[in-house]
Amino acid sequence: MDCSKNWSKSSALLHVLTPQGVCHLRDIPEARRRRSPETHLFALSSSAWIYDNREGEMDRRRGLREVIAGGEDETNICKMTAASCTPLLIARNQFAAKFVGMGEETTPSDLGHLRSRIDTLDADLVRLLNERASVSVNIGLAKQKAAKTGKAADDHIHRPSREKQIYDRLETLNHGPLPTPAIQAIFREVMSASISLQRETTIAFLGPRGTYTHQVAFNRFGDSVQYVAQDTIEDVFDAVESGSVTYGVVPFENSRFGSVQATLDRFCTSSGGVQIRAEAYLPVQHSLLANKGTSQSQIRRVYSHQQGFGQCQSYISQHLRGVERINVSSTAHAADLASREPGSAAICSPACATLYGLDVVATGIEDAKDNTTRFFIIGNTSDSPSADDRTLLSFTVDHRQPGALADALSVLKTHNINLTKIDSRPSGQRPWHFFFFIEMTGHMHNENVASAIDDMKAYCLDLRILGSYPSQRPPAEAGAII
Ligand SMILES: O=C(O)C(=O)C[C@]1(C(=O)O)C=C[C@@H](O)C=C1
Repeated sequence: MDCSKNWSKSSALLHVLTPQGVCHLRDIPEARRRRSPETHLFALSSSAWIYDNREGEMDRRRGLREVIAGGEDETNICKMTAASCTPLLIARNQFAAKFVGMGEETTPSDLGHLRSRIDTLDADLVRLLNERASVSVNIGLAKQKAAKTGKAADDHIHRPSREKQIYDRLETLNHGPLPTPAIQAIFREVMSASISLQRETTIAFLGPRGTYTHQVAFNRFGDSVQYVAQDTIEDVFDAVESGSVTYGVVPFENSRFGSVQATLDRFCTSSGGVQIRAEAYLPVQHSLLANKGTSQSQIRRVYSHQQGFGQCQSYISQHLRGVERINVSSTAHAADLASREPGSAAICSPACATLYGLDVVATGIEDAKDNTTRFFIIGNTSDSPSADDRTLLSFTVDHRQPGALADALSVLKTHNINLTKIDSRPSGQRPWHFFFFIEMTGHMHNENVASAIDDMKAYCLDLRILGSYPSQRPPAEAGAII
């Protein structure tokens, strides 16, 4: 943004990012008359902001009324260089705002001029996007060469650790007025196109269309890759293991209802050909959908995934007492089944209403408003370390050895490694024999983690590394699943 322009020739707008979004403050012309034609004065909360064109600096003054009247309090609270567009936080009377730049005041008669500026910018963007795409193609070739000559373990295109680095950097670079999620969505598509240019990429997800897993797959891989819906979580693993798809997406655990059993169980039977590459969190909001015109009292049967039922227990006990409940492989499959039967409903994503021609009977029916589900992106190897990773392991212990599990876990303490999750599932091999799952901070290729895993082997049977992946922050607010 060019803030060094000579703004004094026209009246100016100050673009400010407030908790309510970007607002545009027009300058107060009296101030210019009383002060100098080179200054602009903006009222923000109870302060005055003065931009002096000659100095290229923005001052904040106390006492707005006095400043407008010309007799201001000279206490200079804050000075900044507008030309640098450094974001500045103003906190006063509970009002927080971020300065995002200055622009000329526009009138409808400027429309032609403004559109021609947009045309020029679009031409620059297309040139730059293609320049970026060419670099990405070369990155793809470099990765293939490195893998062939043994300089790299694999030539995977999707690099969650690199993407995280890119998204973090974009957040730092972005001073608005576009909000960071908008920048991220744009770059999601840029990287999606970049991935598909390097190689044809296919993503298996727990289908059919409209599952929460589908949403996560799309959020992660964008519009330029191919998607293949699978009937079950096991099928997603099989597709990745057999190499018929490049990556898979499966639900892992919900903030309220805990682990997704089918995912843990399939990890237990994996031959080692599947590794976690990335994690993703999705806020989950459930709806009750039924055929058009069906009221709540007419519902006789409700379909959902076990997780969907588990996350809406209080709604079910209040509003669906005596209604038959049927567990199916996914929430979107539930919607599809309900759409074929009068008197049937589904607990699923509201997006399924349009996809399966259903009416929304109730929405936001999840027990917790911050209901969130964590998903894994799986492939045939994990990515290389980022600065902040997690690792998931599964193992069994000899349960005849007293304290075997405690001994295995104490290794983490010795190595100063944080345990972020622990769970268990019956192994299915013999009664009372369990697979333990533990998630820890760090990457399997970090020296400390590698030596902790080595030490754990002394106390464990069948220890397997299920993958290492960059940590994502769970969203602060929300609800979701399958
Ligand atoms: O850096 C890489 O490894 C790339 O392949 C390039 C790129 C990108 O477009 O920036 C594309 C896909 C990866 O997931 C990460 C980054």
